Amino acid sequence: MTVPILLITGFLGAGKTSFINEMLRDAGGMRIAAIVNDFGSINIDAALLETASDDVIGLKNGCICCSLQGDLLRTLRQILRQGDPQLIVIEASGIADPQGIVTALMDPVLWQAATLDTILCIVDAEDLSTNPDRWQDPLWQAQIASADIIQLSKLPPKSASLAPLTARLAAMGKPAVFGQDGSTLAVRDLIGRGTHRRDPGQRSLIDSGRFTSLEWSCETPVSMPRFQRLIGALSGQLLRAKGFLTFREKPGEHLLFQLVGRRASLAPSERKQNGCQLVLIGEKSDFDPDAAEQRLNTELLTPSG
Ligand SMILES: Nc1nc2c(ncn2[C@@H]2O[C@H](COP(=O)(O)OP(=O)(O)OP(=O)(O)O)[C@@H](O)[C@H]2O)c(=O)[nH]1
Repeated sequence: MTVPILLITGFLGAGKTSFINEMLRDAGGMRIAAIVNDFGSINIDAALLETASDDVIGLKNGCICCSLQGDLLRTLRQILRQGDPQLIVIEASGIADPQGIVTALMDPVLWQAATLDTILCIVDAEDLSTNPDRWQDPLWQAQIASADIIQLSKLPPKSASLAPLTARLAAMGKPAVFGQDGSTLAVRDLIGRGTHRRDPGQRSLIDSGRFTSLEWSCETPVSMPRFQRLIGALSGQLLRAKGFLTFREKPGEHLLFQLVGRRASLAPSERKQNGCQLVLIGEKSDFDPDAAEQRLNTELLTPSG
């Protein structure tokens, strides 16, 4: 019997890692292996999932829909050789066109051992309401188009206000929206929802050079007010930022930093490390990584920083 593959897609910061974490926690004894793809060279998503499962493999420094297709296949073969999973979950990076991953998974040898079963797209309801241009975003549209099912995240307090959103998704041919009350389906109910209409010949039409990123790290804690000022100044250029931070003002505290759009958060992190590791992602037209790096170095690493 082949092992089913569940592919989780969704735009930058939509909530893919949060969803998988919840799924792994509620797996009910099912043996799940997870592959997560971070666009940058710092494997933050894999670190965030490590606490939930031992079988998490991170693929970094590229996108599994294009440059890392070979790595994806190698990793899948390794998982199948070494373990006996009942389900393999793949988290695509937020900039991935799922079509590239679907094509990679059509590999005739892999197909006999592990088969793409269902594509679940996480859709950020908050992003859609604050950023209506998202509906026209070709990458976002490609992620929706590939999906078998859609899970909404970041729901407004009153679910009635979701009706226009769900109606519009239904008009795009994606009526199988669930989770409007914030609930997610049990992992077993996610399997078997694919329509098996994969077309290996289909090519991605997405501009793979649209995004750029900066990975920045330092070995000592930084000034919290300076960091907050700097991120406030950069946030208009960024689509997504995340990282592990320590601050001089909070000795002994290890923090996870998240930014999606303009919303930033800091939360205690399981990962204990000295210093900081940060990934900043934006569109090439808005975000200049070299200028941002210079600002981070000058404003956080100088003696008065
Ligand atoms: N309020 C709320 N916040 C959420 C929800 N899902 C995710 N978040 C928050 O959104 C931020 C991004 O969540 P992730 O799960 O890391 O998103 P992602 O899609 O994996 O992000 P990338 O892989 O970096 O594109 C984090 O701060 C989460 O805590 C949700 O349903 N409600």
